[in-house]
Amino acid sequence: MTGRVALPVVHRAMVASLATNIRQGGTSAQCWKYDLSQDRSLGGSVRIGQSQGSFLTHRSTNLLRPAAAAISVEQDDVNTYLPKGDMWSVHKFGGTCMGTPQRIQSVADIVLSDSSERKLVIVSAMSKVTDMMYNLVHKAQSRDDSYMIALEEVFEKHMAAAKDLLDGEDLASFLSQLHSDVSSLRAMLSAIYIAGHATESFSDFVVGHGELWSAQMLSYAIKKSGAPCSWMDTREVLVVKPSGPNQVDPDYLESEKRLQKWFSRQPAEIIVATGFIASTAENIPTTLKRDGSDFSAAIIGSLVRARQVTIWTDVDGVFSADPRKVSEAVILSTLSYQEAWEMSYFGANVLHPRTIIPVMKDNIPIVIRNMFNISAPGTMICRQPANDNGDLDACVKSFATIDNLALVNVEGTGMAGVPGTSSAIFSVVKDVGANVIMISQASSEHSICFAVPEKEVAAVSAALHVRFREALAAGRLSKVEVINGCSILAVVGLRMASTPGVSAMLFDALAKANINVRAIAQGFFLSKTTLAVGIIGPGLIGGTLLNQLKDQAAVLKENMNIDLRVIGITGSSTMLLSDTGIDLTQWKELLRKEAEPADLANFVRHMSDNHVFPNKVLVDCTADTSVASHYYDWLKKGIHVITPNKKANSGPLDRYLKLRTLQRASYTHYFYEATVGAGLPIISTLRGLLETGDKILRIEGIFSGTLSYIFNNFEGTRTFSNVVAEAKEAGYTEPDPRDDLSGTDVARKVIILARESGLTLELSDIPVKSLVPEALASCSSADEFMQKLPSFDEDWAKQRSEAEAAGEVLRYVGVVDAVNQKGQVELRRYKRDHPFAQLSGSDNIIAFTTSRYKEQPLIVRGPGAGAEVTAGGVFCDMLRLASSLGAPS
Ligand SMILES: NC(=O)c1ccc[n+]([C@@H]2O[C@H](COP(=O)([O-])OP(=O)(O)OC[C@H]3O[C@@H](n4cnc5c(N)ncnc54)[C@H](O)[C@@H]3O)[C@@H](O)[C@H]2O)c1
Ligand SMILES: N[C@@H](CCO)C(=O)O
Ligand code: NA
Repeated sequence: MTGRVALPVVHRAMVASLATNIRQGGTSAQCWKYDLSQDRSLGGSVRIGQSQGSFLTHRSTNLLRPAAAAISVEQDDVNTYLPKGDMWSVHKFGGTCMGTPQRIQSVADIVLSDSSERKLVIVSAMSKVTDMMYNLVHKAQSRDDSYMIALEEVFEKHMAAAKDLLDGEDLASFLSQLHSDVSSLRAMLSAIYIAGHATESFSDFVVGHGELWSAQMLSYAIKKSGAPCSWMDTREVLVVKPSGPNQVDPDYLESEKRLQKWFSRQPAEIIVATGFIASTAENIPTTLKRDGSDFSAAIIGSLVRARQVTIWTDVDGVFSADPRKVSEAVILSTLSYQEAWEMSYFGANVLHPRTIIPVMKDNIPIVIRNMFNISAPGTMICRQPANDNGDLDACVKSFATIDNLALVNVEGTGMAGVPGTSSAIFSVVKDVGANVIMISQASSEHSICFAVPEKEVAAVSAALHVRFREALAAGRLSKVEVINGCSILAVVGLRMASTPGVSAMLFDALAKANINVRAIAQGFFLSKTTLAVGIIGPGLIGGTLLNQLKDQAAVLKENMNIDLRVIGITGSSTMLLSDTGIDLTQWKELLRKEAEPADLANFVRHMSDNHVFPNKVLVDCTADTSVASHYYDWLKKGIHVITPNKKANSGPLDRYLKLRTLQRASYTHYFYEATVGAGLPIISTLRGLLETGDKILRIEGIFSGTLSYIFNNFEGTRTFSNVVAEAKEAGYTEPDPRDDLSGTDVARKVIILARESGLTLELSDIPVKSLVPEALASCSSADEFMQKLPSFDEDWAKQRSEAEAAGEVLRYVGVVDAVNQKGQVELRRYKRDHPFAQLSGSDNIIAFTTSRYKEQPLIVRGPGAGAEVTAGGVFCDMLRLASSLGAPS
């Protein structure tokens, strides 16, 4: 009889009696020939023939329960008795999960809460135990008799854990096993001590005890709850053979046979198995070497065709990038096998690539979960993740990096079309034992480039020079070149290969981050435009800017995908550094309490050494000439510069031209809107005119907020010195108000606009009318100047009343005369109805007369000084930068 038959549903209690019937020759079961190979619920691979038909099942739970007692199992027929397929779920718990008796209990609870019909649980040794065991071997073979004390510690540790976790008979039998194991270990170690040497299998024998004990403890802990559970010494089952240094391959056929045999003897619903250990085909204990317990779980998962293998650990899953480097790294919900493979190859801490192989062939998903945060769903690694939604971002799953690499570039025309060159190169590399991480070959076949760890490159290069000495001498090879200091950035995503535009996006991001790509092999920041910010000069403007950043950061992140991270603040005496971002709600306090002595070179190094953020900007909020003299170097380092400081753009012409040339030739930006008219759009308006082909004829205006305020308010009610003090108090003046009163500040702005318009003028080309009384020009400080200023109030009162008598007002104006290629700065008198006479507060007014705006000039007017508007202008430049780096605008 063939085909699907309904097996009788029997309860556990009935199994024995039915089994007895069978043994007694009852006929009920003997005629069954049940082909389960098509039964999905049973995993599709169990075939039961008539000859071995003594077979019972607990249909309600789909348990295939071999009536072991009744059947004598033929080696070749054991196939019958191991159920396989969806009813199995495999769990693996690492050393940390098994670290304490409490944790072992939590592991037991997790296992019990899994409602799968059958569970196979792979465990590592309790944390640190494997190291303790290796140390025993090491001590014994180096004839250090403290191995005995160390062995005692191992014993104590497990005894204490067991006493915490177990009681009664379970505790007694575990302890008796522990005692007996420790005695054999003592004998083994003493043999090693005497020999002064441990063979690999001796060592593996000793080390494997950690897993034997942890598995037994867990199985007792599970049994305590009444669940049927037995423990498995995987050395009885898992057969492996060496496949390379520190690497083994499983013998699936033999392991499966042995598993079936084991299972036929102990068919429990829950099996706790030892991870890491195995045996050779000759039954000699061995281990899975570096692939460890994850590998055990994957192999056993494959042997039983498990529904799923869950690897329990202490993180929520696999991150999209190293969270220490990329703060917006997220836990990936799914990954394909290939993606996980690529990621782990490129250094991400996922799973050892080999771990994935056993489950891949049967499409068994691996789920990585956090045993300390059960509510987190974890990351599922499976064949084809379901949640791919087709957009560009989603097709890139993750980023991984390998640092400290060197590229070796072998180049020459003699390579093209010459078979065997690349195999010759790589056999040389193999001979020196170097590990090739990535290979890329020019399509012209003129060069082969590969990456090896930096510490291995000298040997590789030397060996290549020896091997190719003749080719190099004959010119068939032109060079063997080494490029140190490289990193590989791996961008991983299964659908990348089939999605147009991904590589463009990647290379664009790299270019914007000023990263030079040396080699590419098919194998950034997509989510947010992240900008690391360094603030120099947290005075009035810098401090206000920091507060504005603090208030707006969340909105920018949420609405515009821009993440501005201040990673450094330096004043003239102290500086505050952070790798990931300073808490701006308390920057002042931190700068007071946690700062270190200011050092601009170190500050800049902190910025450029930061590899967490690809885009960096230094914001110079000082009025310092020496700070401004560094912009060129910073841009050269790929650090963007933003400033309200006028010193660089109004400094020596040759330096200015060099700076602008560099800026234009690079992807590094330099913005300085707030240098003229504070937050008013002056520079951007001018650029807009020029870039669209308009021609500047004349720019004329009131460029000083301070002087505007002074003359707007010096109307006979207060003294001149009082009004100056008000302007200073209001934050309109330069740190030294003489820079304003002397006309220098206005002259600087005229120079900035003139140069922006293409004129090549020096500051000294602009004659200024200084309002600083000659006698006060030499005051040693701004304070002294302010103190002495009142003695000149009378002179000023006189000037003002003369103008008033003529129906005029005083205004300090600047002019860029593009037609005659010159600039002017003057104190002029204007009629009361002139637009320049209508201003109030710190207003600036700037009139652009151009080819297009000829009859009526384009006029920009508004407050041209003050903390909020100026910081706002600087902030605006930061967003302009973010936007040119790819942020939405
Ligand atoms: N106040 C305004 O309305 C306004 C408008 C436009 C532009 N600006 C420009 O903004 C800049 C700052 O002006 P402010 O009013 O904030 O001045 P401020 O004196 O209040 O602040 C300057 C800060 O820079 C610090 N500093 C000076 N030299 C330094 C150095 N070498 N390294 C590190 N820190 C240093 C000072 O200690 C101070 O904290 C100036 O260049 C000014 O021209 C100001
Ligand atoms: N001190 C400057 C600040 C703006 O550059 C002014 O008064 O205009
Ligand atoms: Na401006």
